[in-house]
Amino acid sequence: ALTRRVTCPDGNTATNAACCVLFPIVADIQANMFDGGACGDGAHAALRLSFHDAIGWSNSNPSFGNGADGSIFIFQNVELNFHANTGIDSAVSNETPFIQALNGSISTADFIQLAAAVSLTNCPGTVRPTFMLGRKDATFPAPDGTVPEPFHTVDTILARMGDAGFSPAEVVALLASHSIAGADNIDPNLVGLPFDSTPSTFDTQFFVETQLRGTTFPGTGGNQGEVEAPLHGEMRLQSDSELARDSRTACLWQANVNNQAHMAQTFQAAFAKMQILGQDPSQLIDCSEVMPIPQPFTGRAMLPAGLTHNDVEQACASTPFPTLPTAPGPVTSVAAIPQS
Ligand code: HEM
Ligand SMILES: [Ca+2]
Ligand SMILES: [Ca+2]
Repeated sequence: ALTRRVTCPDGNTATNAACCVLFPIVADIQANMFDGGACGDGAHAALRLSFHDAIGWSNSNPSFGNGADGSIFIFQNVELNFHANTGIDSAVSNETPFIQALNGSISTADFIQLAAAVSLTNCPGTVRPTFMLGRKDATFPAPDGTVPEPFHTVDTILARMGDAGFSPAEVVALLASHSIAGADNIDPNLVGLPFDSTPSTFDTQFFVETQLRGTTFPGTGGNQGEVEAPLHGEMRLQSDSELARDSRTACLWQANVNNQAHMAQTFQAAFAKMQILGQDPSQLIDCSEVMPIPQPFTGRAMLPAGLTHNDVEQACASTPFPTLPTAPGPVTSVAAIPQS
């Protein structure tokens, strides 16, 4: 059947007129927050911000925040003081002029999740994200303790994420985000330390590289939440290391290795769930049609140059680690993510 499309004031067409408001906002985000559509520092920051807002939610305790409600922006004077939100202040400042310019056209909660969804479309390897419109803004801040820390145990992380509604499989799915991510605040002397060798590509290298034996720190050792990485210049979070090796999550982790479609699809589904935590789905409008088409991707997983299968710390008991080619050439170090 043909669906009648409406023409929006800016010339875009939509099946639902309520979505028209989003086209100029998406264009503004792409041009002015993401440097014309890059999967760089700005995109990474917007993605992390969406998680730290949404995860303020508990199925067991109604005072544990209100989910994807913009509280991290609206109550930034409270939430940015929490240790787990270290570094989130820069994501909040990136978004401040955009949120101030909204003039009520969409909620702050919607903007935070919209920017994150758009960020994903700039990173080759993603499945086109969905976007639901109509979140209600926060009336109270999330308390301290909703956001997992890299020095938390797997028990603690799975319990916290489970209380927010995520299974271990969904936790692993969501952590594909760390394929397009890095740390500015773990090593006190270094910024832009990527979690995998391809921080501008949503590929499965993150799941490969976190399974390799750690041998080096990008800077000093002894930083809370950091363990040794397999490549010079790379940051490995203790939490990612332990999730890759825990019997509850190791096979889920390994299942992403060189399985781009599985990784991208499970992430897309878990991310869609995360983006509406605490909101009433019946009150939301599906505006997925405003999402840009993601950048194309045709890569495959590789062992980094100089490393072999002997460097894999096999943790999944039931299935061997996939056989991967080794990238050609000399051993290289991973470059820091340029700061915008
Ligand atoms: C479940 C446990 C998680 C833990 C313990 C964790 C921890 C961290 C830490 C410590 C950093 C580095 C922050 C810094 O030093 O600047 C980071 C970065 C990041 N995280 Fe997570 N994270 C988790 C889950 C997630 C999820 C679910 C998402 C998104 C769906 C996410 C997206 C990101 C992104 C995009 C960055 C990079 C930010 C940037 O480069 O500006 N993380 N995470
Ligand atoms: Ca929130
Ligand atoms: Ca990557």
